[in-house]
Amino acid sequence: MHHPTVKILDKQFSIYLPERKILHSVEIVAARLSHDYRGKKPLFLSVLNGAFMFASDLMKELTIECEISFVKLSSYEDMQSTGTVKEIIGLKEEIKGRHVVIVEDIVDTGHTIANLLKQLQGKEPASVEVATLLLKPESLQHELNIKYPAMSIANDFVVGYGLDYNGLGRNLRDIYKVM
Ligand SMILES: O=P(O)(O)OC[C@H]1O[C@H](OP(=O)(O)OP(=O)(O)O)[C@H](O)[C@@H]1O
Ligand SMILES: Nc1nc2[nH]cnc2c(=O)[nH]1
Repeated sequence: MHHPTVKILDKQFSIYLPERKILHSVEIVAARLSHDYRGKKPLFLSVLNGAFMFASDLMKELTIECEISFVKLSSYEDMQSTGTVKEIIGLKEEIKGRHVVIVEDIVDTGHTIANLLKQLQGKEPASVEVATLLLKPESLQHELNIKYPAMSIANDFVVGYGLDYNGLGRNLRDIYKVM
């Protein structure tokens, strides 16, 4: 079912990106990745929770030999440092010498990705790039080269297709924006 609006907790959301548009953009980014990583046996690292649905649809469209693994970032915050230090949890794979592609649902301020990139680069990968379903260019606060954004969006809070509002809405097939 595709509803024009949904209510989650106290907020009303309106349809923004319908499923067919999302899946079309996933196909396009998957084709680019398949082209660029052929023969490199990349390791896709998906960041839980939000990216699970994008990671799943993306993997189904990849035509190359590749691996996928899932990591979480700790909610531990180191108050002594300038930013938030989030530790990578669940990373068992050897990163050294591997071609790594981070799989995210959204890059908003860029804090999460900037931190993750810094930690991964310390592990000496052969290369590391970012594939994200959504990118908010106007919201970015870091100089980041996001090579594989499926879609760029305005600075609105969105839910659905893995993205949540206070834990809810991840199961929606379409993406909605707050009204
Ligand atoms: O660019 P930023 O401003 O850092 O925002 C992006 C991050 O925010 C969301 O994660 P969240 O912490 O909500 O966790 P979740 O994936 O479990 O929902 C999203 O999945 C990104 O990881
Ligand atoms: N659900 C959701 N999570 C986010 N994390 C950073 N930006 C967003 C957003 O727009 N929606």
